[in-house]
Amino acid sequence: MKKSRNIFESFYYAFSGLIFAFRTQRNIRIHFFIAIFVIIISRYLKLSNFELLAVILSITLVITAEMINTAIEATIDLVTKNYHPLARIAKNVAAGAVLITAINAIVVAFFVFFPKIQKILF
Ligand SMILES: Nc1ncnc2c1ncn2[C@@H]1O[C@H](COP(=O)(O)OP(=O)(O)OP(=O)(O)O)[C@@H](O)[C@H]1O
Repeated sequence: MKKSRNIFESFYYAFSGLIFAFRTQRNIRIHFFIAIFVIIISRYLKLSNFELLAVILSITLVITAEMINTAIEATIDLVTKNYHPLARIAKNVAAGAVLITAINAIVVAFFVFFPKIQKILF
């Protein structure tokens, strides 16, 4: 097995993983474009630093969870192509983790954006 030689090589591998996830995972692309949209909206709604921090943290959590989910799926598929109850558990639990981060993002979006949109509309 080849070992990373320096920090730049390690960054290269990490970046390759990021590109792979973006290219192959539809959900990650969707989250990425939603994140861009949310950040643009955030600028117009003049979020406080803490509100912006909560939004950025939520986006980071969702995309990170999606990537870990992708890594777990790839590992399971490497170990077995056949049906296995443990493979099902591992994939379902990883998907569950993504779901939790998505629910968190919705809750944060509700608390941050709802009062501001309400102010504009009423
Ligand atoms: N080898 C396996 N053994 C048992 N169940 C499996 C196996 N592979 C997948 N599953 C079940 O099928 C579900 C979907 O698995 P799959 O690998 O297709 O993920 P996916 O739907 O492509 O996920 P994503 O959309 O996040 O990429 C899993 O959550 C799991 O319940």
